[in-house]
Amino acid sequence: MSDVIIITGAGQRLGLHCALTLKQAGFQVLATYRSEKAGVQQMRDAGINCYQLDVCDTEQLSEFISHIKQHYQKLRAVIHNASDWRADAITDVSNNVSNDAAIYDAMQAVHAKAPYIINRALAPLLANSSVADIIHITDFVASVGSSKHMAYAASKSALTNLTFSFARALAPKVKVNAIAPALLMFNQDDSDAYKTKALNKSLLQLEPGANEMANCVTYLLNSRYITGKVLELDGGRPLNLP
Ligand SMILES: NC(=O)C1=CN([C@@H]2O[C@H](COP(=O)(O)OP(=O)(O)OC[C@H]3O[C@@H](n4cnc5c(N)ncnc54)[C@H](OP(=O)(O)O)[C@@H]3O)[C@@H](O)[C@H]2O)C=CC1
Ligand SMILES: Nc1nc2c(c(=O)[nH]1)N=C([C@H](O)[C@@H](O)CO)CN2
Repeated sequence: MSDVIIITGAGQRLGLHCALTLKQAGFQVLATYRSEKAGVQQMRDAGINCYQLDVCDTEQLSEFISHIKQHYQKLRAVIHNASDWRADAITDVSNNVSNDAAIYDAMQAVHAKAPYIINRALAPLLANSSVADIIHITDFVASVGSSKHMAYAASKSALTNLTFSFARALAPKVKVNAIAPALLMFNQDDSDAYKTKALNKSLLQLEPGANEMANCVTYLLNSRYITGKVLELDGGRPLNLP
C-alpha cells in the first residue's frame, strides 16, 4: 500500500491543489474537510479518501484520531493546512471583551491547538514510517504581526513555535517544518485596489498561485535533511523596504 498522507482543510484552494498533486504523485491521500464543497467531490473523483472534520470540535477530533489509529499502522506525513483567516473585531464597538475572546480562542483552536493534539496523537504512526514529515502551514505575519489580524497572526506564531518543539521531540524519525506564505492566492471577493496593494508589498509583485505551496510540500517530503525550519514563500516581502 502506498504511503499515506493526511492533509487538513483540503476542501478548497491551496489545500485542495496540494491534495490532488500528492495523489497524482502516487501517495495515498486522506483529506479532511469541514464543509461539503465542489473541491471535496473533485477529490473523491480523484480517488482521495475524504473525511469530514471540524478540527475545533474536540469530540470530532477524538473520533478522527481513533479512526486513523484503527485503519492505519503508519503515516508518511501530516500536513496542517486548515485555517480561518479571521480579522480582529472593529475596535470602536464597546464591550468587545466577549467578541475578542471568541476570536482569539477560535484562532488558537484551529491554528495551534488542533495541530498540537493531532501531532501528539499520531506521532507513533509517523514514527513507524521509514521517512515521515509533519508540515505546518503558517504565514509570513507570524514573524511580523498584523494590525488587522492580530489574533490570527498570534495563532500562526504559536504554530511556528510548535514546529520547533515537535522537531526536537520527534527527531530523528520525523521531520517537522513550516511553510510560511505571504500572498499566494487572492480570494474571489478581493478588490482590484486590494490586489494592487497586496502585490506591491513584495519584491516580486506577483500572485504565484497554489502550485507554489504544493511544490514546497513536495520539496520537504523529498528532503532527508531539513527539520525545524520555516520555508518562507514571500516573494522577498521583508526586503521590500523604502
Ligand atoms: N491564500 C494565501 O495567499 C495564503 C494562505 N496561507 C495559509 O495557507 C493555508 C491555505 O490557504 P487557503 O487555501 O487560502 O485557505 P482558505 O481559507 O481558502 O481555506 C481554508 C480551509 O480550512 C478550512 N477550515 C477552516 N476552519 C476549519 C476548522 N475549524 N476545521 C477544519 N477545517 C477548517 C476551511 O473549511 P471551510 O471550507 O469549511 O471554510 C477551508 O477549506 C492556510 O493555512 C492559510 O492560512 C498563508 C498566507 C497566504
Ligand atoms: N486561511 C487563510 N489564510 C490566509 C489567506 C486566506 O485566504 N485564507 N489569505 C491571506 C492573504 O493572501 C495575505 O497573505 C495577503 O493579503 C493570508 N492568510
